[in-house]
Amino acid sequence: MGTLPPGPKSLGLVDTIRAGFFSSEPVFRRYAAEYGPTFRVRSPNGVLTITGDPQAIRAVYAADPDEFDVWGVQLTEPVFGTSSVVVTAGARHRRDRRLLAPPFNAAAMRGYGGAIADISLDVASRWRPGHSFSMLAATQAIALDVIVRVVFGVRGEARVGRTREAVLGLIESLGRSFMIIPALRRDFAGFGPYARHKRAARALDALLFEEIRARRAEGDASQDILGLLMSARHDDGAGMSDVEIADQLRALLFAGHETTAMSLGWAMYWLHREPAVLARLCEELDALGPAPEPDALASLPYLEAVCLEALRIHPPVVDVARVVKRPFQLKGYTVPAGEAIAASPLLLHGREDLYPSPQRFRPSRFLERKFTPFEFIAFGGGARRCLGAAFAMYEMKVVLGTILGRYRLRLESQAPIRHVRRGLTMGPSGDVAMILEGERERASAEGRAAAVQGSPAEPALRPAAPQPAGRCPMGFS
Ligand code: HEM
Repeated sequence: MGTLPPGPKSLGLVDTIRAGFFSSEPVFRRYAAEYGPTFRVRSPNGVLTITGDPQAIRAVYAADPDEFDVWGVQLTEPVFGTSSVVVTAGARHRRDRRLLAPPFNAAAMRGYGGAIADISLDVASRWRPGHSFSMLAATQAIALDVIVRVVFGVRGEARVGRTREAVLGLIESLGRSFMIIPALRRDFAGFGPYARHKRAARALDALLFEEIRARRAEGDASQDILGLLMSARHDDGAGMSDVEIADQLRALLFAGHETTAMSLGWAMYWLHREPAVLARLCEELDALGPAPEPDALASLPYLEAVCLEALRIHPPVVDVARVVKRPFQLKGYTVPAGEAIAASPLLLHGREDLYPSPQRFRPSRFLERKFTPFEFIAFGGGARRCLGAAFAMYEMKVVLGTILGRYRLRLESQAPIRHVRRGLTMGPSGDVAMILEGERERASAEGRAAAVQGSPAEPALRPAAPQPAGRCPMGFS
């Protein structure tokens, strides 16, 4: 056998609890400082080699996907099921991706912009000037409505309301106990949390089947994501069954809802902590004039950089690993068959050599240089790279551009917020409480010209402010 990656003998109880329930970031940073950017740990869910080294990450993402199996299928079963694209491997996975890709291509995206902007304005219309509200609750409501209306394609207020309730019921039913300990996935005469979860899953499925049946009966060929899935064809010409479509829809819900909501919450937080960044963004938005088209928002370079920087500094998904089927060579080390490799966005995105002053929110770093797919991995990479990445970026840009083009907001408190584990994802430790100050007056053309000349600079790279204790996971949920 070749050389194993270095690492601690075991994680130990304190680090296991810290990493599993709060954040693996401080734990992994300590190991990276001691053993280098690639190290091997024994977690309660198996042995993992974790790496924040771009060259090692390249080796994983560029390898033949058939070298790997999916990691943690049993752990995520209540969320992703056993047959959705998130958990299949090999030829079945390639087939699923082919079927699911069309709704997420650039042309399809253009059809969703109006709905995303309307949903954003609808949620924002509930804010009252001078009053505090939870920005995180708002971004969760927006992301949920986007899934229900745009991804599931549900129409009509009553149906949207019922589906929204069913989705929330399913999300709330995901008890931590049975997510962490699969042995607790038992019925307990219908009273246990797992039985509640199963009931919630059945309730959502019933609505999804109803929706699919109604669409089939109406001969509806809508261009929303459900419509595109219904018209997708396998190589043999057969369509997806209703059960298959419902499985994939549920997977898209879980993969796309919290992730996008958390990233939007973080973007709002940082924009309002860094006035120069917000000013530069507003200047870019103002240049589009009132009521810009969603596609115009989506093509703004600084807005895009803001989204990328939010995803860099606080990646919401940090638990992705792959199991190697055969011994795998990783930059001079050998990862034994049956063990897992995880590319860590927390370690990679925090590298000083790639992202100077990594703890600063500086969107312009994404305008100053291009990062390779092995240097920015908020959406993972290789054959399993996030299928909804373009959709998520589009949604983030339209939501931020629509709201910030219209409203002036401020944070209720300047107290730092930590990046913590929240179920399957990581996100802000608090609510991101904000106050609506009022509607924005857009800069006049002359004002804009003057502003462009004296364009506000982003914060200079000053010595790092003390970083709040980071939080993150990896391989424990
Ligand atoms: C900011 C938002 C999002 C982030 C940060 C994110 C991140 C990720 C990551 C890290 C992975 C694993 C990639 C890998 O294994 O290398 C993933 C997979 C996936 N994501 Fe996303 N995601 C986001 C939004 C979405 C949305 C909106 C959808 C769809 C509606 C979506 C659908 C998927 C699917 C289907 C997979 C599984 C791909 C596969 O296994 O082949 N994601 N995502």
